[in-house]
Amino acid sequence: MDEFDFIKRIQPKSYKQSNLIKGIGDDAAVFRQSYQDTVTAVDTLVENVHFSRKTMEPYHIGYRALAANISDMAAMGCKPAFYLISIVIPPSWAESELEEIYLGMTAIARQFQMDLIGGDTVSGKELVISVTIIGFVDRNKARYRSDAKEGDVVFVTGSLGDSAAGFYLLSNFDQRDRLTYQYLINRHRMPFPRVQFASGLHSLQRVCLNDVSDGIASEANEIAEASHVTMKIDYEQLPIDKSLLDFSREQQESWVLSGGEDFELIGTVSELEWQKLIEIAAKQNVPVTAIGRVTGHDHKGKVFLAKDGQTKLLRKSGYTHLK
Ligand SMILES: Nc1ncnc2c1ncn2[C@@H]1O[C@H](COP(=O)(O)OP(=O)(O)OP(=O)(O)O)[C@@H](O)[C@H]1O
Ligand SMILES: Cc1ncc(C[n+]2csc(CCOP(=O)(O)O)c2C)c(N)n1
Ligand SMILES: [Mg+2]
Ligand SMILES: [Mg+2]
Ligand SMILES: [Mg+2]
Repeated sequence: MDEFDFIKRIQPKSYKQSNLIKGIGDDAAVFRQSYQDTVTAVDTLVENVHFSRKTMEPYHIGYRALAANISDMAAMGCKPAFYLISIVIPPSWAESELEEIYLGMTAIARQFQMDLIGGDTVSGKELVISVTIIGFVDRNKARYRSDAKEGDVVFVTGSLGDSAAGFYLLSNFDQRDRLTYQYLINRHRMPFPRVQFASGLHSLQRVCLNDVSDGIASEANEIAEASHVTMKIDYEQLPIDKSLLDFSREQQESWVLSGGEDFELIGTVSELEWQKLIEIAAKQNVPVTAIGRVTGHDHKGKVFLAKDGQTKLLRKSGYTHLK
């Protein structure tokens, strides 16, 4: 199969988004936009950095590549619509495995009514999938990291550390022992971005949002820095799934604070609108937990963690690519 056969095989037969004018098949895609703001981002998945043949089946690689990007759309409070895939394919990958990657990607795309509208195909040494994503949001309703204000409640969706625990199990446990922890493994391989929840918050005046890709120690600091505020987080309030309790306290702490890849949302909202947020979350069956407060102003932005009776500076201890 050459590059052109490959493109023919991955080309969608029909499109879901009505504003698409030209999808795959020309030098670029075209869509028409008039009343909403357009939101776009790109994130890359690299073999042996974000996944290995041991931790992911080809289906999960495709799913996870798109999920990470959809999560950034959720973090902007917007609805994803289009994606473009740039893929580097090593010769060792079989056609059937590439097909599985696209099946995984199409499966999550379908859940969000998204269309594949372009990309690029090249050969190389390791599998790399770079996803460019495009979404839309009502004018001036995009949610920013820079919108936290003193007095706000700090919250997270879902539970933290599951993906890192799943990664640990996939790396260290054999097939049989993994069965007990299928939930954690799924959370690593097939995270579900919180798009509906974030766009359900449109009626709120102000919400500050960020998604958890590197670990909340990182993302809380990103909010504090962008908003020029100090934030205090209470370790005991952090939502932990019960299956994490089987592991040591050190493991739990490191996964919860800096494991990353949970693709949950961390955010802040005024105390006045907190109740409304809880009601919206309850209607959607999305668990939301208050984990702290925005306590004051600081140009540099700092996060403090209260734990075991002590309050200490929480540094960006999450995953970093360049050290
Ligand atoms: N190489 C780059 N060139 C230009 N802009 C970049 C580059 N890398 C990151 N950025 C920009 O920096 C900002 C933060 O990017 P970052 O990747 O940290 O966020 P994220 O995608 O939410 O996190 P993660 O990559 O951990 O999922 C974004 O505006 C992003 O577009
Ligand atoms: C094989 C393998 N090794 C390590 C990890 C852990 N890991 C990789 S990237 C990342 C943060 C998010 O990345 P980004 O900032 O690019 O979104 C984490 C926690 C993994 N998943 N698979
Ligand atoms: Mg990124
Ligand atoms: Mg990202
Ligand atoms: Mg993000």
